[in-house]
Amino acid sequence: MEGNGAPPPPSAAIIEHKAYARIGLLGNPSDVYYGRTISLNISNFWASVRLEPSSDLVIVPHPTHDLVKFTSLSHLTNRLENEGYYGGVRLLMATCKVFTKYCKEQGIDLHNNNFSISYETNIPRQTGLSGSSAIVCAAFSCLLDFYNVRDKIGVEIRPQLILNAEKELGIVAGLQDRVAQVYGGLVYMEFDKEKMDKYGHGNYTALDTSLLPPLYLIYAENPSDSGKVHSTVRQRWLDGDEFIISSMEEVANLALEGKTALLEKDYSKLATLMNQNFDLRRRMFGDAALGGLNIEMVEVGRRVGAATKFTGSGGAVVAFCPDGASQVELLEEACRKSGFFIQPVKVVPSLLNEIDVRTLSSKK
Ligand SMILES: Nc1ncnc2c1ncn2[C@@H]1O[C@H](COP(=O)(O)OP(=O)(O)O)[C@@H](O)[C@H]1O
Ligand SMILES: O=C(O)[C@H]1O[C@H](OP(=O)(O)O)[C@H](O)[C@@H](O)[C@@H]1O
Ligand SMILES: [Mg+2]
Repeated sequence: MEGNGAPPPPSAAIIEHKAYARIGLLGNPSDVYYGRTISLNISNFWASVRLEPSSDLVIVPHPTHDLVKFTSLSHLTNRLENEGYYGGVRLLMATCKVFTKYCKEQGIDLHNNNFSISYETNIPRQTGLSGSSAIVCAAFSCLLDFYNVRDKIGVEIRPQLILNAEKELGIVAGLQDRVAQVYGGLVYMEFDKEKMDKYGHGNYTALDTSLLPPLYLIYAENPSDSGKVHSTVRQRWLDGDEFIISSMEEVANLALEGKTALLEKDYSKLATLMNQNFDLRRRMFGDAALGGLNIEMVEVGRRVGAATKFTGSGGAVVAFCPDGASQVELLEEACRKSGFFIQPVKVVPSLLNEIDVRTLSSKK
């Protein structure tokens, strides 16, 4: 395959792509279990990846996220205890591998030129805002353009390839992050098993972002490994645990009901569904796995009457204040007192360009 097909890009231009954080609004984490979710892509935080043609193929470690030089043993130990062993280098490597493997399987020719790839991110690390897949997604976009194959790898299949990069690393994760990051905007997703097996992707419907009421993002610097959080529940689900299976179905139904609520702008229903979503997660995962600080973020909001739930697996919370401005003020004050960051959610519009849209199966 390599070296015999597509020509190298016309100019040795630098390619740069951003991928934004996402909020799981309803239905998560049922995306990991053939369920349904509604997620939105937000411009509050993003990762960017830069690809530059070079003679060798170089994966550039990030100066702080891939730290290998420390001031002391205790610096090293603290760092590992708080943020774990890994940074983004492994994500970039896995992205390159999965991309190459897929192209080979599909008979997509890749030219032989090399590149140097580096990343930057301001997404609070491991806070359930999909910092991991943002790095993969932005890197994947750079590869699509460097090899000039955007038209050959359909939009619907890209989230699965981005997920495969993390699976490659043993990270338990689902598709909702990657779908929101590939599509942008607000997306309703169905991960029906039969269809997933048949087509290799779920059913993704873009919703008008103006259907959303004002939302708030609450987060704390409290990294937690989403793979670890998920692994016990995943195992129980695989073992056929009735409680997990039926609760996951309930969670998936919240997204279905939420779609109608959004279309009807029935925001009191939306608030109820968001709260139910977190309550179900809490029952399935248990407080120890979710973490005291994460639970407190949810409860701070609930105490002022806001609807609250995790954006992802933990570390950040999405809040909705059904009573409007005065309640938002109370929420901001409560967050400040508890030492949590809070900011209004800024929704990213659709990210698909003309070539991307042409690859959608509905457009073929
Ligand atoms: N901000 C970051 N910088 C570098 N690598 C990151 C960052 N966030 C996540 N990663 C990498 O992705 C892996 C999985 O992260 P994950 O727990 O899914 O976090 P998130 O909730 O942000 O997606 C981490 O173990 C690490 O290798
Ligand atoms: O538990 C969840 O809601 C999500 O957890 C992961 O996202 P992360 O941002 O890493 O916490 C996972 O990748 C998603 O598919 C889950 O819905
Ligand atoms: Mg992640």
